[in-house]
Amino acid sequence: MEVRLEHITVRFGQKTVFDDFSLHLATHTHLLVQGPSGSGKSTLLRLLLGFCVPDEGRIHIGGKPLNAQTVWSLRQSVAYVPQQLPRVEGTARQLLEQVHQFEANQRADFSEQTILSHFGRFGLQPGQLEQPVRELSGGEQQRLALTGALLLNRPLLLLDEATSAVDAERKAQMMDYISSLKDKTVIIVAHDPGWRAGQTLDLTSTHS
Ligand SMILES: Nc1ncnc2c1ncn2[C@@H]1O[C@H](COP(=O)(O)OP(=O)(O)OP(=O)(O)O)[C@@H](O)[C@H]1O
Repeated sequence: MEVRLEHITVRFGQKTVFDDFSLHLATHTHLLVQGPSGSGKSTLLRLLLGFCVPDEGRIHIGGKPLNAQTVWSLRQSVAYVPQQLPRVEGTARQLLEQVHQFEANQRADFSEQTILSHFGRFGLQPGQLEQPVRELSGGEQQRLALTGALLLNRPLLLLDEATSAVDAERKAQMMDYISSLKDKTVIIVAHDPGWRAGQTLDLTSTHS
């Protein structure tokens, strides 16, 4: 899925996070976004989700303009893993079931077999499906969030520090798997040096 940002300006009060910023990602590109804290990495993902509306400029996703009329339908092309899972009640299974129940997600494959294949891949135990989410470690919660996002099987995958709390061995497995997803456009916000991506965006320069 092609992503295009043209002449984007984003201001929060006195702070300008993006100033006439443009970016073009061809379909199936994997982009690694780096930059210091506060440089706008999460804001970039939030722009693509329509959670943040630019003060100036245009965004196109899959060739369609992102605006108030299109945001709901375009969001159905996007799977997003936030930096931190919101505080949720219930078990991992219940969380995945809630995600699946949204009308837009009902056709996605949330079968036990598919869930457990992601769990196995990311080193989660089948029994952890029945564990309350808040009892999972930060790294386990990240692997659960990534599982949920992958089950949605959307063409655009946005990862915001999705492996930051995971140990090195698991992290490498997750990175390998993500980089094998050649049929998806992936934007990876990460401090980790281990990610392989076809394209890198360093936001340091936009703030120097
Ligand atoms: N809704 C908001 N209201 C006010 N300021 C905001 C808002 N969202 C982001 N900012 C500010 O915009 C700047 C960029 O934030 P952003 O979260 O995109 O940075 P980041 O590069 O992801 O940082 P980190 O690496 O610490 O997660 C920060 O100075 C932040 O305080």
